Amino acid sequence: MTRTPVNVTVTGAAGQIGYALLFRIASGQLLGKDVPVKLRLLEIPQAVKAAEGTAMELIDSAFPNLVAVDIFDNPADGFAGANVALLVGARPRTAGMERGDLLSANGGIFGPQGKAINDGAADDIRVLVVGNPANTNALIAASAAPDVPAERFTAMTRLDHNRALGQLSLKTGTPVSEITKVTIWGNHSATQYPDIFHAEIAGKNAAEVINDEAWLANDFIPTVAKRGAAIIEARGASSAASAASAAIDHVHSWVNGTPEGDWVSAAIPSDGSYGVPEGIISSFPVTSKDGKWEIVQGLEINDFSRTRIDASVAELIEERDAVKALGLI
Ligand SMILES: NC(=O)C1=CN([C@@H]2O[C@H](COP(=O)(O)OP(=O)(O)OC[C@H]3O[C@@H](n4cnc5c(N)ncnc54)[C@H](O)[C@@H]3O)[C@@H](O)[C@H]2O)C=CC1
Ligand SMILES: O=C([O-])CC(=O)C(=O)O
Repeated sequence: MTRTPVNVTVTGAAGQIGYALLFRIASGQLLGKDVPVKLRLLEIPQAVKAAEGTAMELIDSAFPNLVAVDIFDNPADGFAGANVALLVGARPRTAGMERGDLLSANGGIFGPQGKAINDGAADDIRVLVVGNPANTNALIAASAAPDVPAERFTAMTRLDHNRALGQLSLKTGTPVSEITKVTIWGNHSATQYPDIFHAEIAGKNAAEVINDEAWLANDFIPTVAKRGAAIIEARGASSAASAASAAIDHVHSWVNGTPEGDWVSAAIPSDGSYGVPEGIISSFPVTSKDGKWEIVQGLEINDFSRTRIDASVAELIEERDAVKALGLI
């Protein structure tokens, strides 16, 4: 392994997603088996001790790819020289918290982190925001980083994408590997729209194979959109391993490209495609080539889809306007 190691910063490293994510990064699944990695764990001071425990276990795993593990309690050091940043740590909503309070609390995290990325990350920095509300947190971080191209800030809807694949597989008895071109549009929230009108199941149009609009509207869409809440209800804790797996998939696709004839979903800054206002970080069907996301163009959007895309985008516009009013962007 003669390549220069890639610096990967993970925030919220001592949390439950962090625990599922770090070992997969260190084993080479994020970037490739031949890519050496230096892990930079960023935590709040109270959680540094727990992060130290995770770092001990990473060392004990003797991963051939893992060159170093360092722990930081401040963004400036945590993001210094970062090539990839996974922003997982966030302020969760607690009982009685107003939406404005949640957005402010997260502004206090993602603003300074965006600034630290702006000031100290490597020129090729790529950022994935996982911490909720992920799309708007990514917008806050991006706007605090005026020297970094906006397209380097993305938010995770790959878990929603994978959940949609899982549900289609269960419904049709088709392996996930034979299901392509599923799309998540909009926000990583209950308003998201999982779209199967362009998807293919074993090479045939998914909507035609399923041929059941009632199932689509009343079963599939709410199951995918509310899956996070269902996991919390069942497990007593939010999705962790599947969220970590989706973060691995997102960065792997971004860096190493997407296969011919398929696409994935990622929340990226809109260029105005499909009527989504420019600049908001919304989920689209995307391909990646040479380390750059591109929105899949030219898809016909029927009325069923249009209404649902517009509703989720309206929520993103509301969130953007709220953080603007709070002076966070
Ligand atoms: N986009 C998506 O699809 C998904 C997003 N999520 C979100 O991911 C986030 C993390 O989830 P979990 O790991 O389960 O939470 P967790 O509560 O287990 O861990 C969060 C960690 O972040 C740390 N943290 C908080 N503020 C920080 C800061 N300013 N800098 C660095 N670290 C900080 C905490 O100390 C804690 O260790 C949550 O916001 C959750 O809602 C979860 C699942 C899916
Ligand atoms: O609500 C949460 O914290 C978990 C979440 O985003 C999901 O599972 O999609």
